[in-house]
Amino acid sequence: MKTLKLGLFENAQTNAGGTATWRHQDSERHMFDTLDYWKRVAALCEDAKFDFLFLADAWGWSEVRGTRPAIATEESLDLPRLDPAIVAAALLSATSELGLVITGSVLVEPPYSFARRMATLDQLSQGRLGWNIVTTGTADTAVKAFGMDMVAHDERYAMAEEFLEVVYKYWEGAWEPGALEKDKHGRFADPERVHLVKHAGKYFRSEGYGNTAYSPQGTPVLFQAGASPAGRRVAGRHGECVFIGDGSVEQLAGHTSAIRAEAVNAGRGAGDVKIMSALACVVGATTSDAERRYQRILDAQRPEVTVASYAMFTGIDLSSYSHDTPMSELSTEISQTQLARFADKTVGDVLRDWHTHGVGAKPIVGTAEEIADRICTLAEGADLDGFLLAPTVQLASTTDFIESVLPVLRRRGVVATEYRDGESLRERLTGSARPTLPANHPAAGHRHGTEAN
Ligand SMILES: Cc1cc2nc3c(=O)[nH]c(=O)nc-3n(C[C@H](O)[C@H](OP(=O)(O)O)[C@H](O)CO)c2cc1C
Repeated sequence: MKTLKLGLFENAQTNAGGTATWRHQDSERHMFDTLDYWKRVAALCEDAKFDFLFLADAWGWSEVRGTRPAIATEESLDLPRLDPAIVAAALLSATSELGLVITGSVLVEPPYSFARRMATLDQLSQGRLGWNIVTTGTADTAVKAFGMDMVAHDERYAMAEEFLEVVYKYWEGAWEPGALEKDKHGRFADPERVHLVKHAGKYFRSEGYGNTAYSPQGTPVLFQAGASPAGRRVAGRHGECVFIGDGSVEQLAGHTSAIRAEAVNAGRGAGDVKIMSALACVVGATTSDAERRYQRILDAQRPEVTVASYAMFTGIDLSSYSHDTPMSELSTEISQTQLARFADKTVGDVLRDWHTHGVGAKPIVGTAEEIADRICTLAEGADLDGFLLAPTVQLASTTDFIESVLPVLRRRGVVATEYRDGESLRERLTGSARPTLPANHPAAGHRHGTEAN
């Protein structure tokens, strides 16, 4: 079996993924707006040799029938949150090995400023940065805050393709690697290796020199998560690591083969895309102890959050439909993953269950051995390259996993015990022989000079 990659799925806000577990006695997530919280999260991950800390993100908020429900504020379903790029920056000096993967939207800011911010983080982290490419869940509300018109779902992915082309031009084609000489007896940089970038497209125009020189990875490691058909195509063409939601072996196997097929369609190799599934688990000394712990997590939540929470991800007001309405009759221009996954359910089913797991599936509940068994079955049966641990109650869930399940996985030889395979996030995560993207990736086509391949 492959050596599994591990990341921690986090959000810079009190709740995660549509559930509201912040009231749980062990939850410390209400301290998300303190640096100390994040330093403790990062230390846990690095001490456990996790490959990366992943920060999801959105800009918008929940709205039902045009207004933001009071319960969204009472339960902090959507707001407030922090900026993941700044959280990552704050963790640079507190970490030395851990990858930092942050979610960034292609919808709400120009590629030029985004390119500088990400290259700065890759430079200062010495090549540990990843970017989760999103077209913006909560787009329907986020666009209002940015004074923009709404952009339909698939058009946002068309924008993503062009946004990627522009940032590739700045990351890979503006400053050649080695352009900087920093020679006090000579010159600081070679003007022959600095290039003017020009882009005039349907969504973006930019003409200029890169603010930042070539960073250790050139382009941050590219993550993608949207599981809609349009999202899948972007994953196949650009994604190096694709994050899929949790589910049965059969469901996950279907996702992984579809994503690998998209990569092959795009002229890449099926193995060029590493695929990681969300993993939520509740571990106990015995199966019944784990079930009791899980029940306490459910008891800490309020089912009343469901309508507001689901509307944040999809813009759909479930309360306006009769319970027997098939979910397959509904549509969304927001997160199509969070609608498609309920294709065989009714509105009543989602109203009943959503608050327990939100965007995730039912956690794996059991002893460390039982959870490790399930992890190995999923990884082998669905051709997975790793898992993104989605804690149910933070930091307790992460601590439980590290103290109980990780040792079992290590004893079975399925996860690494040390950081190895190079210095950069890309080398470690993808097995690349170099910190920069391979020649068969579309970004490489924007390089100049000797680095062009
Ligand atoms: C496991 C996981 C995590 C995701 N995390 C985010 C996120 O943090 N922010 C976001 O805007 N969109 C996230 N998405 C993508 C959304 O579902 C959605 O893509 P799609 O499902 O419609 O293709 C886009 O936001 C739409 O603009 C995630 C998708 C999955 C499957």
